[in-house]
Amino acid sequence: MKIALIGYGKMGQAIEAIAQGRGHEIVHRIDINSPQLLEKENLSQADVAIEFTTPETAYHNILKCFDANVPVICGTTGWLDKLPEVKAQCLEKHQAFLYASNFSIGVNIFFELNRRLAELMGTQPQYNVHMEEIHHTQKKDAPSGTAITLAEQIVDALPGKKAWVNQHTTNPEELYIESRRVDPAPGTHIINYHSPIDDITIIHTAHSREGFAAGAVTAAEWLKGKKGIFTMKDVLSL
Ligand SMILES: NC(=O)C1=CN([C@@H]2O[C@H](COP(=O)(O)OP(=O)(O)OC[C@H]3O[C@@H](n4cnc5c(N)ncnc54)[C@H](O)[C@@H]3O)[C@@H](O)[C@H]2O)C=CC1
Ligand SMILES: O=C(O)C1=N[C@H](C(=O)O)C[C@H](O)C1
Repeated sequence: MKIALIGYGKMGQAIEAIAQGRGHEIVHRIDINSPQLLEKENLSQADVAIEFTTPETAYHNILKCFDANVPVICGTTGWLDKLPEVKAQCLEKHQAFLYASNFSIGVNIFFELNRRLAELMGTQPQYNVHMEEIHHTQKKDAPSGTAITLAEQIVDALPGKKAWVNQHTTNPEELYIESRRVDPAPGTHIINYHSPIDDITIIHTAHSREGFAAGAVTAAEWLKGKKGIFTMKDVLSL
C-alpha cells in the first residue's frame, strides 16, 4: 500500500517505522516545511493518507485529501469543533474518513470498559468520579482527545453528570478532567470512582507510541478502497 504521511513528527515517524515493517511504501512525508506536497497531484499518488499534525492544521489537511480523492486516517486531537463539517464534506464528496482520538488496541478496549463501568455506576450515586490524564510536555492540547472520548462516555451514562471541565470544580454536575504534563509520558488515563466505603480505579498506560502507530497503520490497511465515515470500532469489530 502507498501511504502519504501528513505530519512527520513523533507520530509520523513512529507510523513510518511500523508501515515499512509491514511492507508498505511511504510516498510522501509532508511537514510544515513542505506544503506543496499537499497538492492534488502529489496526494493522489497515495492509496491512503495518515494525518497526525496540529489542532490548527488538521481540518485543512483532511479537506485536501478529500479533494485529491484519497482516503484519510486522522489522529490529530484538539480540532473537533470542526468534525461535523468534515463529516458533511466527506459524505458530500463521496470520500473516506476515519478519526480516532486514540488508535491503540488497548485504549479501544479501555473505552469499552469505561462505558460499561459508567453504565453500572449510573445507579450508584454514592460514587464520585474523577479523571486524570498524563502526557509529555510537548503536547499542545488539554485535555487529551482520549480523555474527552472517555469523559463523553461517562457524561452519557451518569444521570448526575452534565458536562466535563478541565479545571477543578465544586459543581457535582461537572466531571473534572485533570491534565498533567510530565516527560516522557506517552499517554496515561486514569478514571477513579470514590465512595466513603471504597474506590474503583481503571488505568491505561501507554509504554511508548508503538500502539498508536500500529493502530493507525491497521486502520489505513482497513480503510483502503472504502468510502464513508468510520471509527476504530469498525476496524476492530468492537
Ligand atoms: N489518535 C492517536 O492515537 C494519537 C494522536 N496524537 C495526536 O497527533 C498529533 C501529532 O502528535 P505528534 O506527532 O506527537 O506531534 P509532533 O509535534 O511531534 O508532530 C507534528 C508534526 O506536524 C507537522 N505539521 C505542522 N503543521 C503541518 C501542516 N500544515 N502540514 C503538515 N504537517 C504539519 C509539524 O512540522 C510536526 O512534524 C497531536 O494532535 C496528538 O495529540 C498523538 C498520538 C496518538
Ligand atoms: O499527544 C499525544 O502524545 C497523544 N495524544 C492523543 C490524545 O490527545 O489523546 C493520544 C495519546 O494519548 C497521545
